[in-house]
Amino acid sequence: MGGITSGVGIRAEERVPDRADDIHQPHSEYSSTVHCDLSIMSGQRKFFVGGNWKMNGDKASIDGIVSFMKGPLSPNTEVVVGCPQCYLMYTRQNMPDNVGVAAQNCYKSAKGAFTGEISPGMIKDLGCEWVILGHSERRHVFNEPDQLISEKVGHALESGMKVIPCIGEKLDEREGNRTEEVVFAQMKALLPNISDWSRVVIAYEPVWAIGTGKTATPDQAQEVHAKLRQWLRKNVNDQVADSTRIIYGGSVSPSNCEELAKKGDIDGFLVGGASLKPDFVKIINARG
Ligand SMILES: O=C[C@H](O)COP(=O)(O)O
Repeated sequence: MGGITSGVGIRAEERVPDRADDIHQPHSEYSSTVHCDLSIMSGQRKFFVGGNWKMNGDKASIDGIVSFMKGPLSPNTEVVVGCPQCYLMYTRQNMPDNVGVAAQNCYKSAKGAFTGEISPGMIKDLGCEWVILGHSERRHVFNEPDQLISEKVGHALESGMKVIPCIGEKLDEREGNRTEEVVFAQMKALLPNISDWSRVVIAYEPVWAIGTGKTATPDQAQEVHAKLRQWLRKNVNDQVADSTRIIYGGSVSPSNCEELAKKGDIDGFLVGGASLKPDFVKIINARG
């Protein structure tokens, strides 16, 4: 298997096979504004868009987000917002029912002497189903290692939650042609603790693209997503490879989302800054 290219001169990407039922799937009213390459879209995976508010917001600004999240949102997209822990209940109580709510972190145990931490059970108790784990800011600002992230993922799944584990390479790793090695190692660390792939959405977020305005090009993102799907096929099975959503994060915006969404292995987005603004709805509706 060849390495992932570091920058310009991306070689031809490996695509999932064409599917006749993809071409003939019904279109919503949103489809008229989005020109997708249907020949490479998978009909098996529902488009997924998460908004990660990070450490932003207060009750007043959440009220504003709730207003624009009334949409209309494409029924073809699963939508989740990740809010600060202290606003989980407020957000769940106010957000429309068709929008899931995620915590941005949780611990690997159900309870105990872990000051400052929260458990998956507590998140569920507030009516929230999702948790984002291993975000690059957890990995690189708070020094969370692969093993801890994997254990958190395992415990969250055992607790019945749906999980968005995040992976991605740093700039020096991409420039050193180590992208594939890094993301595969992150996936390998997760694997022993993933008991139910149907409740997992993998977020590929190159660290160099997060909050920088430097989005991976659609070809760069597609190339890594296709490699990750191949990795799932080899290390898990065909069913998991075909059905697991792999979403892209890193400076996704209303202006680049439609081109990214045309790629066959990009099953949605994890959006930071742009999820705080009304145009987030355009990103949610990027594939129609
Ligand atoms: O979780 C989201 C990512 O960190 C992307 O953030 P960003 O869209 O602000 O670049």
